[in-house]
Amino acid sequence: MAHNAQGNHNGAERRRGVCLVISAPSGAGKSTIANALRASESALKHSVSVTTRQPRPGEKEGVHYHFRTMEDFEHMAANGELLEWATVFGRGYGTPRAPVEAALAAGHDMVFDIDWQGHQQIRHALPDDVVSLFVLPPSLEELERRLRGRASDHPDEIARRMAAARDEISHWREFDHVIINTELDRAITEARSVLTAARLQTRRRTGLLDFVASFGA
Ligand SMILES: Nc1ncnc2c1ncn2[C@@H]1O[C@H](COP(=O)(O)OP(=O)(O)OP(=O)(O)O)[C@@H](O)[C@H]1O
Ligand SMILES: Nc1nc2c(ncn2[C@@H]2O[C@H](COP(=O)(O)O)[C@@H](O)[C@H]2O)c(=O)[nH]1
Repeated sequence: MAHNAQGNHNGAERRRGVCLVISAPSGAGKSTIANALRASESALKHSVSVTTRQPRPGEKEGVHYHFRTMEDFEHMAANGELLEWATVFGRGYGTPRAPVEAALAAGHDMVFDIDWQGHQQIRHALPDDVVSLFVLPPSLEELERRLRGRASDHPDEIARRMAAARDEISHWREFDHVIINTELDRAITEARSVLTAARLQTRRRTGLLDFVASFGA
């Protein structure tokens, strides 16, 4: 049986993509880190979530989110169109299923910027494909400073997010990796290392072991 350098058999068996799930209390910097990873790798896909919240200034339909009514959101959830969904800060958020399945089957890696409830569900749905990363802020004071500095949410919304932060942080042990986002460049480097390690692991599982087995060794 012929193999290529990726350990694929005659090119017929594709390496499956990796799902990098990044979670954090709101404002810790997960979107900033996810965007930096994607900016340095055009092939890395972003899972564009559905949400029932209103767009922030500058947010674009289909780029940052698919903005939907609660009725549409509930319809998608009931029809099985969402791989996971949760109520976060009183709004519906969910991951469209079809783009994820297509990307993974085509061998593309994906980054998910979702909360801990979404992480639990995706891990359950795709146990062999997920590697997860929890991002901690240096302190609650700095978390609030970042939320205020982002200037994208009303003070009531910031208060709601701060009130939920401790509970969100309490889920940190459920994740494969945890980083503290104090210095942004360092956090990005650490997140990139997590993705690189996950890719090696996947390649080992789906290709290299079969390749080595072909030697009969
Ligand atoms: N290491 C850092 N030092 C200082 N500011 C940072 C750092 N990382 C991110 N920020 C800033 O903090 C703010 C919040 O970051 P970001 O929007 O990425 O958070 P998030 O975790 O994705 O929040 P949400 O869950 O609400 O989407 C942004 O203004 C971002 O530029
Ligand atoms: N379970 C899911 N959580 C999601 C999804 N998309 C985003 N989120 C989380 O919601 C909060 C708030 O996001 P914001 O854009 O309003 O600041 C944040 O923690 C996100 O990670 C999703 O598809 N599923």
